[in-house]
Amino acid sequence: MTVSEPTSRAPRPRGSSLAGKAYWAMVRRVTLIAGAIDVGYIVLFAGLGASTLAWINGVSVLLYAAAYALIGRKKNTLALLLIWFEVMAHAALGSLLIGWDSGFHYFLLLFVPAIVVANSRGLAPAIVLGLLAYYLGLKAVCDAVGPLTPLSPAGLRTVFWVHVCLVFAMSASIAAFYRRAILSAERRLVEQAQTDGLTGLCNRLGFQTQAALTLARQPDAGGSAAVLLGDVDHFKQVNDRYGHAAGDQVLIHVARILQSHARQGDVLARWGGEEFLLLMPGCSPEQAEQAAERIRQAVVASRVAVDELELPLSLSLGVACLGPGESLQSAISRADAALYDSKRAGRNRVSRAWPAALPA
Ligand SMILES: Nc1nc2c(ncn2[C@@H]2O[C@H](COP(=O)(O)OP(=O)(O)OP(=O)(O)O)[C@@H](O)[C@H]2O)c(=O)[nH]1
Repeated sequence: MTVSEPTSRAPRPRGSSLAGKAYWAMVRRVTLIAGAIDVGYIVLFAGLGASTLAWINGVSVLLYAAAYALIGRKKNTLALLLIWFEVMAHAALGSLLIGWDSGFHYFLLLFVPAIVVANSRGLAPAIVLGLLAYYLGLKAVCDAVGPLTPLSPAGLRTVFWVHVCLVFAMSASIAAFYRRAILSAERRLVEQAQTDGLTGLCNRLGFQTQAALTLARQPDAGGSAAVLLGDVDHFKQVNDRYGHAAGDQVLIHVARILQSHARQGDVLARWGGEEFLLLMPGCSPEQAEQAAERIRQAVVASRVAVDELELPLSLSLGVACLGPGESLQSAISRADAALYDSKRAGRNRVSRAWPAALPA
């Protein structure tokens, strides 16, 4: 069934999750992974006889552990500063100790996409330029002073390739995270664009999308699918007498009743102000009429509590069955005409509009 739980208030518009919870969960995971990688580096540098670098990686492990704990306590900015400090200092010390060719500087490049995507205050260009200046400055210093504690050529090659592989793997993971975040934001936007904010049902666009999918799955829909259009009677009076909020409550109430009568595979929507539309695939004319009558009775039997009053309600309905080869739009127009018949005949009733090919 393509219906969702009606809500009593419109969903709050949500922005991109890139700077939200998912982002910080990702940063926290990164601190864990980076800490684990640094443990590996301790072993690597100890094995290569670069004890200073092994100690530096020990400090890095502690810094990542601190950043992990800080994010857990929602001190995100402090954690981020610590991570920045670790990466920048580590890149500088590594490059100075064993040389630019070790590839320590590649880790600085991983900041660029993070700065551009996560920075929302227009500071990204300035921060990226600052990073570039730091990068070029580090290169100039390394060229000027040379490696302070050089490794053997084989050791340097090993460190270089480890760095290259890690930077590739981390770039791919960062890109995968942003891709997931963008896709999920897009999914949320599409969902919001197709949902009625008041009742949580499909809106017109949602109905059209879902109905097209439903009917495409049922190519012989002609004659075996029905549309039911319902309109709350004298709804304007509810608004006028009890206020717009009471009117909203009535709409949510009617949406719930319709929802409870919709079957799996039906498509239910708020079609307009106080109008609801239900597409019932695989439904004979008799079944459609019976369903409409059950809904009408359920609405009449219900009461909406407004200001300590229990308001009676009624619904007028028009039902139409899709004729062979008939478009959904045409069936909806006929259901609309039938609904108009119900209104004209005194409201609180079901009228039907079958195409000529179907039994009258
Ligand atoms: N509270 C509320 N009112 C709405 C909403 N959308 C439309 N309306 C109101 O719905 C009312 C519809 O009034 P009419 O078309 O005259 O229908 P009616 O009073 O139900 O009369 P009949 O359909 O002939 O029985 C208008 O007053 C609209 O302002 C909404 O989201 N919330």
